[in-house]
Amino acid sequence: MKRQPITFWTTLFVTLVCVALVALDIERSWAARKVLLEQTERNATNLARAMSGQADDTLRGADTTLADLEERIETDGTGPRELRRLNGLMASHVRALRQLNGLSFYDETGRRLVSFLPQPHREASITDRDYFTYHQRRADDGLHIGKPVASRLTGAWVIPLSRRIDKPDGSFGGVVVATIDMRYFRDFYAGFDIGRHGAVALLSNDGTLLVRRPYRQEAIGTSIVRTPLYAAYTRVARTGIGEFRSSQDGQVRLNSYRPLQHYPLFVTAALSKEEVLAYWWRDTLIRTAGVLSLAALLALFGQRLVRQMRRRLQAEQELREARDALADLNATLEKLALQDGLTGLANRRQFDLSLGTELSRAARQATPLGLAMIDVDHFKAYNDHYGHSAGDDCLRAVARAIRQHTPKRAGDLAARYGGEEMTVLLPNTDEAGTGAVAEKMREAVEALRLPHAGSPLGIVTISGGVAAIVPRRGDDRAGVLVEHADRALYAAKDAGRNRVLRHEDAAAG
Ligand SMILES: Nc1nc2c(ncn2[C@@H]2O[C@H](COP(=O)(O)OP(=O)(O)OP(=O)(O)O)[C@@H](O)[C@H]2O)c(=O)[nH]1
Repeated sequence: MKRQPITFWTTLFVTLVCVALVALDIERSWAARKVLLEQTERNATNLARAMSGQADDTLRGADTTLADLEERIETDGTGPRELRRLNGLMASHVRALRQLNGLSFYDETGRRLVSFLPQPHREASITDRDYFTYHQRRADDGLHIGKPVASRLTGAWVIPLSRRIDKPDGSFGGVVVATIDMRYFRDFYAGFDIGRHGAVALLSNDGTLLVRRPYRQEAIGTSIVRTPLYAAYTRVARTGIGEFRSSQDGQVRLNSYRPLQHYPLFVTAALSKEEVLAYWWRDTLIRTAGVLSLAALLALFGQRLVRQMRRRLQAEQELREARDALADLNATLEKLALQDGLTGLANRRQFDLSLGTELSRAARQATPLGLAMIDVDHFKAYNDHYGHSAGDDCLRAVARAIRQHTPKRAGDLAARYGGEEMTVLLPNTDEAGTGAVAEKMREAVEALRLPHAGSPLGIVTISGGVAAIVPRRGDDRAGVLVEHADRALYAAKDAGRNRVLRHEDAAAG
């Protein structure tokens, strides 16, 4: 696999961190939304449970009172004394039960025989009231819960609860009526925290709206039979929760509904999902803005970091290239400084340096240092005859032959000494050895058979003078060695050229 640069991994890392941040935020927000909706469902359910219990208790209190009154009237009769006692009983009931607006007893003609109403009131007939005709026609002795009405006695909006009174022979003997003040429910419902758009209601099983918050007078007594909520209540389950559009104000709410335990009524508690989610939205937007800013900052920072890294890497690369170029240049310069441009052999400077070093080494190790001086024969004539440029070519060819036959041990060095003169330095080699090397070079040049019109032999040849010394420490013997070799070279020239002479032989001769 291709190795990715550090900038790639840094970019990947920063991108991953940014994506992880945003993903975590989305996940967290979604989880918070779920929890909030579950909480809202729980709240609505608890509210409905509390309302149902309270309505049950409220009705049970009135119901028990009515059952008590019914029993009294049926056993004691309706004489003046009994009616007076009944009035006292009614008064104590009304004072004891806050939900009661009043208690009344009407005979079979609809005439009020006795009642207790704390507020000022007037006389009124009730023969046309639903509950009166209901009991008139039916012999059963259950509780009847009527539709909400404006009381004809007090003017207050009430829910009438009634029971039938039977005469001893079982015929219709009138009704006892307890009126429940709707304000009792309204006050209770006002204490709930249902938000600005929540709604709660108490309804009868036939779909009649009895009490509702928010309160609207004209809605009281209307029917919700045609609504999906009522359909769910009657057809799916008596207790449930769902989202329904209100028939009253068109709002969609999360609606929990349940029946009363003992009476044919039900309650609904509805909380606005939009209102609950509005808080969530605000919270989510603020946090998301924060997370996005953080991610953006991180990305910006990462981008800068990567750019810096890229610049640094580039600078390092350029530095490396410059250093390499410089090293190449140095090597070339070094070479140029120590190499002869024409022949490619070491130049005079390097020869002088090597000679000094090798003399010292030879003195330390007490080993011989050999030197051969080599000169092209009749080279002036060659130049004169073939021209200077051909002379250069000739020098190159001779140098090549010399280099080829220079041993490759450390310290062995072939150099151009000056003009057409070349020299070979051979550490740890005595005069005989140096002579043998020089002789091989001579033979090699001769074997080239380069034409030379100015030479009696007709080809290019070289002459060599060879010397060797074992230098002593502290001695400057460089001059001596060169001089000896030089002298031997002159002797070789004198002796007819194309030969190699050792200093020893030259001195002897
Ligand atoms: N073409 C060319 N000629 C050179 C170079 N260096 C020296 N020479 C010539 O080499 C010649 C050396 O001649 P001399 O020293 O008189 O001796 P020679 O003609 O070689 O005769 P012997 O050494 O006695 O055999 C001179 O003519 C120099 O000009 C060079 O680099 N190129």
